[in-house]
Amino acid sequence: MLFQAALNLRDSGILTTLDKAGKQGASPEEIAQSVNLNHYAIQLLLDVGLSSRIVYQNGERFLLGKVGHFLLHDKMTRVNMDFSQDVCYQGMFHLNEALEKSQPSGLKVFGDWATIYPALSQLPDAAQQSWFAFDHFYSDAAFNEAFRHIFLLNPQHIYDVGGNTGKWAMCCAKNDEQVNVTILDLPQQIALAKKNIENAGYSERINGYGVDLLTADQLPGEADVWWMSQFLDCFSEEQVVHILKLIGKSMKPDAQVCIMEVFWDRQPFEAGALSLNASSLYFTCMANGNSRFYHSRVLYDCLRKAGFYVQQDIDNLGLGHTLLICKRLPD
Ligand SMILES: C[S@@+](CC[C@H](N)C(=O)[O-])C[C@H]1O[C@@H](n2cnc3c(N)ncnc32)[C@H](O)[C@@H]1O
Repeated sequence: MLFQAALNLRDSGILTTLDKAGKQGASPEEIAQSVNLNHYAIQLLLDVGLSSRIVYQNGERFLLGKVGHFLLHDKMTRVNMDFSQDVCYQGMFHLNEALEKSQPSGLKVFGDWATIYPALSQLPDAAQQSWFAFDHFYSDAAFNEAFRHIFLLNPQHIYDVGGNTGKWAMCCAKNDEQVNVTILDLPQQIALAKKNIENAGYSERINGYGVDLLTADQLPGEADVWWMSQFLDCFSEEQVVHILKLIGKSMKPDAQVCIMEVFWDRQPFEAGALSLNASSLYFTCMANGNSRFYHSRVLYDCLRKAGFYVQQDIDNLGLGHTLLICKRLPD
């Protein structure tokens, strides 16, 4: 209820009105002139905001507090709140069923799919926008830094596994005029990515390969770098091992597998770990029922089981991302 109240304080314009009022603050009557709510609703939201320390009060006037300031202006907070509201909130009611069945039971609020991934291109507008804004906010922040490490490997051809809308592929093509990139993703997703790539003018060097990594027997094998960003967290531990083994048997022996992930144990701030563990419930209830943001030890274990070792382990890219550069163990 507090989350919904905070969202309504933000979306009704009350926080914006208080922000504009500055140190003077505003009375409920003054706020009523710029928001579309009656006196009862404004007063109630202000009182909840007061108790939640989103706003504070000086005499009859209300002022924006620090928490309110961040709810209004901080991009990460906005992206997180919109994702919670538009993608997760309704479906989370079904968490107990999801936990019991290992199925994303909350996804039924949007339609009838086994996982959220083939549904991404068909979600209701607000859910789709908030999903992509959330995904891109976190991975985009790390792409430029990660790029510097990847290009020291001097790749000629990169496979972007789970390349989504093509953002990493385009980042590579923009920063290196020679490199070719192939996006491997579900066919529905490749169709979306292709449009973005055409619009950006990179169709000659960026291709798409539609594939379901869980059912494919073999993958193409030209790449010298296999890139996976925020991808393996979409799968259970058994599926991660399966995908890594599939890549292992398809790749050139000297190719490198580069995994960029957010691990909850590698966060520089405790709030980051809390946020990741809580966000894992999205995977449980909405995405697939069986994956999560992992502890780094779990992924190391999967890599070992699939026949890989970690050559480089680089923390704190972007907003708490880790880059693992891996090679296949000799046969
Ligand atoms: C969380 S997004 C990662 C996006 C992107 N790599 C980034 O860093 O922003 C996961 C991607 O994996 C793809 N995906 C999920 N399941 C898949 C499967 N079974 N086979 C192939 N791709 C899959 C989804 O379509 C989606 O584009």
